[in-house]
Amino acid sequence: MSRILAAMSGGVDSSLATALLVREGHEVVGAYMKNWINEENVIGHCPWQEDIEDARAVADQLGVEFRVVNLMRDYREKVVKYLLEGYQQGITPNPDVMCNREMKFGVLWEWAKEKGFDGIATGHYARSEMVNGEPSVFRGVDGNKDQSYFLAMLRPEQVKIASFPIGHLPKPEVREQAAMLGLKTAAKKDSQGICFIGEVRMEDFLRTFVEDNPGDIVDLNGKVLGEHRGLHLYTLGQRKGLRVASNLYKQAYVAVAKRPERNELVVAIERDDTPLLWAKRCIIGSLSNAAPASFDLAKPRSLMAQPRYRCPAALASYTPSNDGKTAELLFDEPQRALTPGQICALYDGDQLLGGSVFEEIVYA
Ligand SMILES: Nc1ncnc2c1ncn2[C@@H]1O[C@H](COP(=O)(O)OP(=O)(O)OP(=O)(O)O)[C@@H](O)[C@H]1O
Repeated sequence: MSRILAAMSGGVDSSLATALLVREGHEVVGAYMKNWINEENVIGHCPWQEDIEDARAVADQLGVEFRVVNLMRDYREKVVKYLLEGYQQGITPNPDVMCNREMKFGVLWEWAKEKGFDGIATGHYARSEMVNGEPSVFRGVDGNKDQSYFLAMLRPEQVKIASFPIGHLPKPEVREQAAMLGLKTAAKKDSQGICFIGEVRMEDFLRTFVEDNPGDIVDLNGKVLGEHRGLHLYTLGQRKGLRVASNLYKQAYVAVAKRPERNELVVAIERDDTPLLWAKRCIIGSLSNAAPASFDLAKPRSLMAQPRYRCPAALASYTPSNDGKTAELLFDEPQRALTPGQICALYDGDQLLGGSVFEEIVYA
């Protein structure tokens, strides 16, 4: 038995995760992390009060103590700053991945450690298993829900104290078991939007904090096709919402590059060989290994690399640079819209080896 802090978001996944820990006989305390945007309730519908009530109701049902932990200042410093600065630099940050490293398994874990807890559990669809004598993260068994990508930047010491009680279950079974236990959240709709911020679309969030900065939308030859509202509002690979009509039948424009120095968004007609859309080679940085006994950052190897959440992992060769700060990834097949700033998760089969950030995409 150990003393576990269950991170409870008020959703069904973390509700059942908490219930399973209790059933296993651990000493469990539930905790909801409150962030600043929830408190300020700036944009949209932020159901944080309802989430706290639901999490508390489930904790009560399970007979576990429940705490609301106020981490608003840390969230602003560690996640929102990273998010806004990234977009302002013209790259695409990933707040969900950083939330896990900096908040749930960062600040919240520090808080828990001080209070004598042995570990933190979340309702992520991922598994923790021993490999070569150390705990390692694996994909959740529900291929459609697998959330190991979001854990890619965890440090080894964070993996050691993390547990994922529902990672071996498919989502429908999570709901079924939660219903059988009569948990209040059994039928609650899944959350969407930015991690912690609630039901807020990234675009609405950014428009609240970053001023519009209109500039030209140009084609590959530099011809002006339209006006964008600010480079931060577009993602490479995006087709919808560009407001540049193609006059070619069934062929649409796609965003292929941002040129912050000229405040230009470059678009091209999407094809299998569209320049700047497809690439095999890239430089990754901020290298992080979640499983050091399985992944030596300093050694070249082949692995599976996943360039974004909803995208299959692809075979690539990993070659570290001499100073060990960056590495070259060479994919076997061209990848669509690799994006600077985005997280590239690294796997060996289902085992998460670690993570990295795309720094530079090399176009042949
Ligand atoms: N505000 C929060 N307070 C405490 N824990 C949280 C919070 N937000 C997320 N978590 C933890 O991180 C896990 C994954 O977060 P995510 O936002 O992806 O939730 P989810 O997959 O919709 O799960 P759930 O059904 O539990 O909300 C949650 O299951 C929970 O353990």
